[in-house]
Amino acid sequence: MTKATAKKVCTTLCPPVDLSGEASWTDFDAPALVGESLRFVSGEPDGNRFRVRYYRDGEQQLKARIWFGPETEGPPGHAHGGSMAAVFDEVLGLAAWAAGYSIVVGNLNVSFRNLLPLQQVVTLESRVISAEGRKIMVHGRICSGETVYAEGECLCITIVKK
Ligand SMILES: CC(C)(COP(=O)(O)OP(=O)(O)OC[C@H]1O[C@@H](n2cnc3c(N)ncnc32)[C@H](O)[C@@H]1OP(=O)(O)O)[C@@H](O)C(=O)NCCC(=O)NCCS
Ligand SMILES: CCCCCCCC(=O)O
Repeated sequence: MTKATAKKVCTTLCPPVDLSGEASWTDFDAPALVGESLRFVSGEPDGNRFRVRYYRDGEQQLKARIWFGPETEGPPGHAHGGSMAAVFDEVLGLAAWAAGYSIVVGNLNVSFRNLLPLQQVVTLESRVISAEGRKIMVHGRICSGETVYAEGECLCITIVKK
């Protein structure tokens, strides 16, 4: 990509995208639960990096509709692996908070399965797998239809809330 093209990508806002959820999902208000500090991934809902909307499904598990914008680019036309890791970090950690655990992320493993094209709305499905002492295991995947782009396994450790 030329310098001129890169500048254009970074200065022109992309049009709105449809982040609506499935009919059985309910909106999830992340700042109401964890405060406004969680901005790295979800803090610019109209920006060119990530656009994210959170939901709970019928089983109360956290779901996210996510748009990977041009500023998440890694391989040409596709999302940077680190951008997907950042999304897993935020969403799987948030899933543990949404399940009632005050945590930080201790360990995160990500498997990249397919290149994720930019400017496509995908879904992050999460599930709290286990809670043993202070260790809460949350799994998730970034997918669209039958295609799985990446899978994440997140070990969360409970902390004392200050
Ligand atoms: C995670 C953290 C709170 C754990 O520290 P701690 O409170 O002193 O707790 P411990 O080190 O005793 O760990 C608690 C348990 O979790 C396990 N654990 C902690 N980190 C782990 C890791 N990365 N991988 C595997 N197990 C881990 C410990 O083995 C221990 O298990 P045990 O109870 O069976 O012995 C601390 O390492 C930390 O703050 N890390 C930074 C977190 C961070 O910045 N995350 C990103 C932002 S959310
Ligand atoms: C206060 C909510 C914390 C949710 C997990 C954030 C993960 C991280 O910062 O690495």
